[in-house]
Amino acid sequence: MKVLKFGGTSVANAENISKVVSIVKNTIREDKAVVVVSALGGLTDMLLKSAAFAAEGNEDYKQLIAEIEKRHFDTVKALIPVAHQSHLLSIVKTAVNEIEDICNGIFLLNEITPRIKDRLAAYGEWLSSQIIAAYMQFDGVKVQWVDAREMIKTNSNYTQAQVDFSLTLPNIARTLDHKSCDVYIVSGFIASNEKGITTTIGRGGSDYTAAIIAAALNADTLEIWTDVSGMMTADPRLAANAKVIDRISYGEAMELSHFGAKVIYPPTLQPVMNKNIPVWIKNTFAPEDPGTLIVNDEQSVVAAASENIVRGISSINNIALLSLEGSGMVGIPGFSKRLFEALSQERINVILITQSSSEHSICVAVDASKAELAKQAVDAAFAGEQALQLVDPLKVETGLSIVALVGEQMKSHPGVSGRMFSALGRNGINVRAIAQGSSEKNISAVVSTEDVAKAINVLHEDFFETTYKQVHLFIVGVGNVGSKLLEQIDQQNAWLQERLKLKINVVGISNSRNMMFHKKGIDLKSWKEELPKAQPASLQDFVEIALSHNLRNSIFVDISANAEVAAVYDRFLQKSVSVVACNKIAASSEYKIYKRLKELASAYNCKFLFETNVGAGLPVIGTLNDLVHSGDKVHKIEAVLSGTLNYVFNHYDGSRSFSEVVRQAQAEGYTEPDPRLDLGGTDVMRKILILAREAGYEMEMSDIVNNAFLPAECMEGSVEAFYECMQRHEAHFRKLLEEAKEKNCKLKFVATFENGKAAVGLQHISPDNDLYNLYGKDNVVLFYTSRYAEQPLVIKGAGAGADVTASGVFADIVRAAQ
Ligand SMILES: NC(=O)C1=CN([C@@H]2O[C@H](COP(=O)(O)OP(=O)(O)OC[C@H]3O[C@@H](n4cnc5c(N)ncnc54)[C@H](O)[C@@H]3O)[C@@H](O)[C@H]2O)C=CC1
Ligand SMILES: N[C@@H](CC=O)C(=O)O
Repeated sequence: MKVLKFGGTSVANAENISKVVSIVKNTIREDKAVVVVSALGGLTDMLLKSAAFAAEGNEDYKQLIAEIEKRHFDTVKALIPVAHQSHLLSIVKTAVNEIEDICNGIFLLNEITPRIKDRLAAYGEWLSSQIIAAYMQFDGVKVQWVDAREMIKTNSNYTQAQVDFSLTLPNIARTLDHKSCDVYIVSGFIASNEKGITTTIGRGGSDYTAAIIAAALNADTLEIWTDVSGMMTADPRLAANAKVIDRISYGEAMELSHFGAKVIYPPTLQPVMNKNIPVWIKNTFAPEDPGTLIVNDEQSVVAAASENIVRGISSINNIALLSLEGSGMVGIPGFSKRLFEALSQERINVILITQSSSEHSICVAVDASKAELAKQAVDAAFAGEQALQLVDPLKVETGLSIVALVGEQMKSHPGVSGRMFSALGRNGINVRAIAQGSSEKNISAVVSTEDVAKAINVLHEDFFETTYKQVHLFIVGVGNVGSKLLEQIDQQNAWLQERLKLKINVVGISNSRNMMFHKKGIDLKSWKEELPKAQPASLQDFVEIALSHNLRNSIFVDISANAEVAAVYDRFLQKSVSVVACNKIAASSEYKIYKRLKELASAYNCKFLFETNVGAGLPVIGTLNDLVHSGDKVHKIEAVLSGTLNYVFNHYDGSRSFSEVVRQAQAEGYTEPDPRLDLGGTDVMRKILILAREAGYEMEMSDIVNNAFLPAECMEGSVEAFYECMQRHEAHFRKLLEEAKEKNCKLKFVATFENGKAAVGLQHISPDNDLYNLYGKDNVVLFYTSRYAEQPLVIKGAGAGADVTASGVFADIVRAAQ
């Protein structure tokens, strides 16, 4: 024998009721059944609202009652042919008249009591169950309708009545003997006291009615039919990748339900749990879906052995944290007792408790709506101690939520809470309080409500998602290098997803003119057409919007050459958003800024990466870091670090003017957006400074000697004036070339660092020099270290160009994401 319960959405209208009936008919082909139904979806609220309006003297209750009547009439008329409707319509009409009479009374008295509330609320289930029973009977099913009030007996605690099992269980067994029918239709939620007066057993009580009946009849299973396909690993409205849990223990299901998984009403499970009756959660609208099976611990453990140790993630919003603190609390028994007594006298439910081992503070979480009442009660209870300054006034913090991991198996697996808190920490989610019951079935963290969705996604990704980790990018500077980067991401995303389990989502992009955002990911094929139509660029707005998205695994990528952009990195790092910079300004700015950014990254568990600042896509900074981290000491660096200058001196042979060759380098995408930075030596100064700093030396730009070769006047004025100036000074460049040729040398712009001193400048390089054979836009870096003392460690290759630079930025993004 099976007990099936259908909730409000399952019986909301005639169409849904037809689905219910077809499920019931399928069931009774093999087995007898008892079907417990809720009121038509939303009806209980409408009934109680009518009463509330009437009590307020608001005549809108009449309109609501008319809607209640219409809902039922419509349902009857849609289900049952006209010729057979009259009996049922008159039942509905009589009930609606009674509802109206009661509400008129409430309106006159301006008062509503819990007893009258129960009487009114009961009409919902009473009517729905009769309509469904009549429809089934008409459909040829051997059905019998039962008013639950005849069987389920409670005390007189109206609206939350407690069931008297000693009377109820035998009543049920006696009434539902299936002697004359295949299926009983029973009204959920409602009961009666010893005088036969209507009571209700709490919201969600239809589940409870079904569970009590299942226990009384020793049913084979209890099926809870609802509008989702089972209990899910997280709220699917918050975690898009949430999935149905196929099997779960009673204890886990109760924990998840308590923490917001509204699929089942927690007390429901107690009667069936005591009898070890399996519970199925099934979807009325997708009956073929397997659903979730709730069983006892051992059965669930066997199934879970190879599955996740965390069964689900849940949350409760509208939480207030109350902290009672004071030096007078230490070592004195009775403080917690008095705190809880004060709360309990006001009927304030405590959701979570933590106490510091120093006994200096006790912290409890309650529903935020009770926070003010709690403060008054607790401050009054401790007024004496507060006057003596032994206890501080109760501290109340609101805007909080609880996020909880649930799973029986967590207790036998070390490291679950470590993993939970490190995942939250990596994403900048501040945990305000923690609680873990000794059963270790639940680990709860209190976080800001703003962080709930992010926290649930972070935890879901960490504990459940084996497919991929989603990374969110906010990119400023989609020019030459930035465009290539977007192209590479588009091309490589599928590979990354398959091989590295990373999915890159570009959420925000900006150039100096426009910016756009798309939470689900900007289309990387059409962004060039879309960006000019998007909102005007504003760096401050970009930062605010990016941070307000509050997405997990976020990375800010700077591919501009702009100082203002470099100045916002700290905003991101302080929110645990990693920063990948192609822009060299931050790492070569004042030492204290460079150091602070590194410290912020470490303090906020994120990354500050700038590999492309030196040698574009070449692994220069990574290699240097490896040397230093493994204890090597860098004594000297010798390098050609400008792709532009190497290209220019490799191509300048007198056949074209120097100015024309520089223009060519800019057109190829090797120069800085402002090419004077390359030609004047600033770009190379920045690079050698960054290398010296990464090697462990504290240096400033002003410590670097720049032996510039460009006539000083060319650095003044606009970029166009700069090209014209170089044209006028062609003889100067020709002379530099001829002098080098005479000595059988090449011109190279070399950076050196030795004994804590650095310099950059043009040098004559002879064929026996390591720097001589360097072609095109190549860079070369020679590290002389304690371990590479005789022969330097050499890194050589293309040191400029959009493609290679974009791939270096891409590699930093992947490093930051992993
Ligand atoms: N081109 C190369 O070979 C290499 C370049 N880099 C660095 O890459 C960066 C970018 O270089 P390119 O792509 O060649 O320059 P680009 O001039 O083509 O692109 C820069 C982009 O930044 C945008 N931008 C500037 N200020 C902005 C602001 N305040 N807000 C939003 N967007 C802004 C511009 O509109 C442009 O889209 C530079 O910092 C450069 O030093 C680093 C290594 C090699
Ligand atoms: N403008 C730079 C590009 C890389 O940093 C160069 O020419 O090297």
